[in-house]
This record gives sequence, structure tokens and C-alpha cells, in this order.
Amino acid sequence: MKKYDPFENVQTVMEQAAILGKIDRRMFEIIKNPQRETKVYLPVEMDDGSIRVFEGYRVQHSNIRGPFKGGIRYHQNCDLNEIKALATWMSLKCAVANIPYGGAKGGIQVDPSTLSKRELCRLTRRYTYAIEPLIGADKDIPAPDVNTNAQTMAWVLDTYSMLHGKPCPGVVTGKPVELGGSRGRASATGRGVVIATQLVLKTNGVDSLDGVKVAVQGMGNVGANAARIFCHRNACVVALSDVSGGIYCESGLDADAVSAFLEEGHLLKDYQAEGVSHISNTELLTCDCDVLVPAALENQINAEVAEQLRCRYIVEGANGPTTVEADAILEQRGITLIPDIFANSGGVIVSYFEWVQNIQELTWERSQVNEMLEKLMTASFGELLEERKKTACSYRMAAYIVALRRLLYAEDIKGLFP
Ligand SMILES: NC(=O)C1=CN([C@@H]2O[C@H](COP(=O)(O)OP(=O)(O)OC[C@H]3O[C@@H](n4cnc5c(N)ncnc54)[C@H](OP(=O)(O)O)[C@@H]3O)[C@@H](O)[C@H]2O)C=CC1
Ligand SMILES: O=C(O)CCC(=O)C(=O)O
Repeated sequence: MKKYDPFENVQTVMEQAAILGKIDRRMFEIIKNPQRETKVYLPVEMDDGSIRVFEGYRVQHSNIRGPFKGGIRYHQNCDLNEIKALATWMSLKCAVANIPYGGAKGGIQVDPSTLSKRELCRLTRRYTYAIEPLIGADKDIPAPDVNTNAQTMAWVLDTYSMLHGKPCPGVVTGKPVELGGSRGRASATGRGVVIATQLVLKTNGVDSLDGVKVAVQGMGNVGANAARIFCHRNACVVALSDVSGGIYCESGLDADAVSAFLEEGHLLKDYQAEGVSHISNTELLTCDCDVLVPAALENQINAEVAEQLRCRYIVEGANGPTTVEADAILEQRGITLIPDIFANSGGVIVSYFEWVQNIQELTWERSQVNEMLEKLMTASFGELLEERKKTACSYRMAAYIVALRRLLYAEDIKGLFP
């Protein structure tokens, strides 16, 4: 089997959408590749006095619609190619949501579970120092992604602010509320996944989540918040997983209890409760459910998995969990997929609200944030439905066509000088 390449995957999907949406080829070439790719080497003193040099990246795909925007990932398999794909998805996502941002992504090749908190802090500060010339509230605004969180953003913010001699809250989003973060940002991506699910179910005549069977892969920021909100809205969360494996309960899991267990530092392989059995990652993906939410990493639903799926809907919490080969099989099998660049846009939408609050020196109530999130996602879903009507295509193609049109329209009116 051919090795999965995330950047090749996103470029292939863009090509398909460009053909289907009759996108101007000349302009399309401009956004196929990122505007800037940066690689940095980060020397960090370990707690035992040794020095390790880590590789870090920041890829800035497009800033035609506004400042570059996108998270920072810490993962042992992270490389420049993955970050290029993630940065491209950010440009497309911000265009679908119609928020005034371009796309970027950053990362460090590191397994953060092998570092102490002090080592992680030093690594984050060194990374921020290295990319400082590239970022800023009106240039490029990082946020959390896999294995980074509000604490990481606090370190980025503090390092950047020290270098600028003043507090610069707008340089990052997803920071702690006490340092200018927005209420509702921590749960926003998961909340958006639930909103996306409700929107597609409604289109198919299902008006409530009551008893809808959901399986969620990944119990991090996105997966855990989505699972908890699904439970609060009376869905039946039958399966959950983390890197150690999955758990299954036909009558429904208590996502709050599972989250609390994980927050104590345990792994799901050690979770015990009545009626709960342990399953593999593949068993989770292929379990009998209405809605499958992949919320871990890329390349989880490949052609082989796609043939075995037993869900009716896939709502992509993760970026790039489904390969282009699997997409074709899902269409053939009549499984409806709600694509990442719409389904997980709740995070960057609330990041946008956070940035607006920072610029205006205001703080919004949580209810205002959540209402505005729902409003923006509902409007954007309406545009996908319109495009589907016009082009008779999948939700993925509709989202890419909407995004490409917006990006290329902005390129076109700007002109190409110099
Ligand atoms: N954070 C955000 O706001 C946004 C995130 N995303 C995307 O959502 C996805 C998840 O991000 P996020 O929740 O922030 O990351 P986290 O680091 O918070 O969580 C990742 C989760 O995935 C689990 N995981 C890792 N590898 C596997 C695997 N092979 N099989 C099953 N589970 C696995 C991890 O398990 P363990 O904890 O045991 O390692 C963890 O539960 C990513 O694709 C990210 O790009 C998209 C939009 C916004
Ligand atoms: O909140 C943000 O700015 C970006 C979050 C992110 O990295 C993503 O949507 O993939």
C-alpha cells in the first residue's frame, strides 16, 4: 500500500474540488503551496544538565484573507510535510467559516510525555523565541493543537510579551481566561463538532440527539469535550478511545466520568465500569453506531477501514482523519461525511472571538460566545447546502469549493503586483 502523505492528500482533494467547482486554474496554482515554510532547531537544557536539540516548524500557508492563524502541535511523528498539510487545512477552514484569517500551523517533533513540565516550558519558550519574528497579533496567531493547551499558550504569550516589553494578549488564542483567553474556547472545537452533527441530522429529518449512537476516537481536547456535550444533549455515547485503546458500552458511557478518570492521569485501558468492555482502535472505528467522530490524528479512516465502517455519518473532529481513497468508498457506500474544515471549525471560530475581545479590550459572557459560534456555523453550513444543490457533490467537495472560491476571489481582487 502507498505510504500516506497528508500534504499530497490535501492537494489531491483541492484538485478534485477545483475541477468540480470550475475554479480558475491560473489563480489556483497560487494557493496550492504555502507562502512560507520555516524550520528551526531548538537547543534545550534538560533537567539532568544534558542538552537536546529539537526540530520545530511554522508553516504559513496563506494570509490573503487576514493574518495567518493556526495551532501548534507537539508530537514525535510531526514533520514539515504534516505541518504543511495542517497549514493548508487552516486556510481552507477559515475561508469556509468566513472569518478574516489565513492559515498556518506550527509544530515540534517531540514526545511531550517524555519531558518534565519545566523542560516543556523551556522548549516552548525557545520555540517562541525562534519564531518570534514571524508571529504577532496582526501577523500570525498561534493556538493549541495536539499535545498543547492553555498552559503552553501562556508560555508563548509570556515569552513574546517579554521580547516586546509589554503584554501582547492578541498574539495567541486558547490562552487561560486569566491571561485574556475567551470563555468557551477550551470546549469550542468539541462543541462545534456537536453543532455540525445536529445540523446534518436535522437536514436528514432527525431533530434531536436523543438516543443517537455516537463513537468518538480520541479523548483529548476535541474528543472529550465533544463526547461530554453529546452526553449532555442525550446522545448515547457507545464508544470512546485514547492512545491506549477503546471502551464500549451498548447502553451508553458516562463521558463526564471517563473524562474525570483521564484527567487524573489514567489511561482508558485501565477504565472499569459496569457493562464496559475494552476494544481496539479498529473496533472503535468500525463499531455499530449512527455517528463516528474521529478526533485524534490524520489517516485513521483509510480504504480498508472505510469498507468495514458501520456508521451512517462521520463528523471529522480531527484534521485529515480520512484519506482520499476512503472518501470515494464512503460516497459509494452512502455514508455521509462532514469534513474537518467545517466540522472542527468551532475552535478557530472561538479563537477569532478571543482575538476580537483582546483587540477591543472586552470580555464576553460564555453564553454570548456559544450563541455566536452556533450562529456562524449554521450560516456556514447553509452555504455548504447551497453548494451541494448547485454542484450535486459531497459535503467535502462543497466545503472545498466554497473555500477555494473565497481564497481565489481575495487573490484576484488584490492583484499580483509585484
Ligand atoms: N484543539 C483544537 O482546538 C483543535 C484540534 N483539532 C484537531 O483535533 C485532533 C485532536 O486534537 P486535540 O484534541 O487538540 O489533541 P489532544 O492532544 O488534546 O488529544 C488527542 C487525543 O488523541 C488520542 N490519540 C492519539 N493517538 C491516537 C491513536 N493512534 N488512536 C486513538 N487515539 C489517539 C490521544 O490519546 P492520549 O491522550 O492517550 O495520548 C488524545 O486522547 C487533531 O487532529 C487536531 O489537529 C482541530 C481543530 C481545533
Ligand atoms: O484556534 C486556532 O487558531 C486554530 C486551531 C487549530 O489548530 C485547528 O483548527 O486545527
